[in-house]
Amino acid sequence: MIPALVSGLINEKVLEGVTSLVDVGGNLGVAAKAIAKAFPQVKCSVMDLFHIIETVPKDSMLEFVPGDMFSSVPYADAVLLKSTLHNYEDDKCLTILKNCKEAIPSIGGKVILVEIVIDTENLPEFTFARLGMDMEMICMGGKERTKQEWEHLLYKAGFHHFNIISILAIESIIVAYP
Ligand SMILES: C[S@@+](CC[C@H](N)C(=O)[O-])C[C@H]1O[C@@H](n2cnc3c(N)ncnc32)[C@H](O)[C@@H]1O
Repeated sequence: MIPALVSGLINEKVLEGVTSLVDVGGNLGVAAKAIAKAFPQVKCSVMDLFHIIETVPKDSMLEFVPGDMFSSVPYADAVLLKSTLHNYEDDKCLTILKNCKEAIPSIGGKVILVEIVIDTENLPEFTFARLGMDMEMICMGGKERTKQEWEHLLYKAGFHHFNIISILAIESIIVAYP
């Protein structure tokens, strides 16, 4: 899905004006590296838990920062959260989203989610797979969300508007603005 994510970011000019991006919960930096290659003008970093970051080999294109997204998020023009919020119930997502909002400029900043939107009209053949993922995430203490549920969560976290970008994947890109 990473090529689909990068194509979506390019086609919809999501990173226009963005000079720095941090992938929160970015694990080994696979998505961040693909973005750094496609957008060489964007300084990309990855934040994850210390025990993950300490295992990652050094990479000249990326900075790796240990941290806890429930406490704070490093400053950047854009924060990426890919397949992370679906791990959590709303109260924990709100804490993470508020920390992400704190980390970006109030003008020009954005939070980019890559998550399933259960009721998207994009690629309807994936509807059962999306519902299957929802069942799986519920068993693990999280959930997948509908458009209305994303709207509720993002507005409650203090974002003023958002748009959903369809990509060639089970997930969508959701761009939230302060
Ligand atoms: C489901 S994985 C998603 C990884 C990656 N974004 C992707 O799409 O493949 C969630 C990631 O969040 C990280 N994580 C969990 N708790 C965290 C925390 N409190 N602060 C920062 N990262 C955390 C995990 O180590 C893991 O890399």
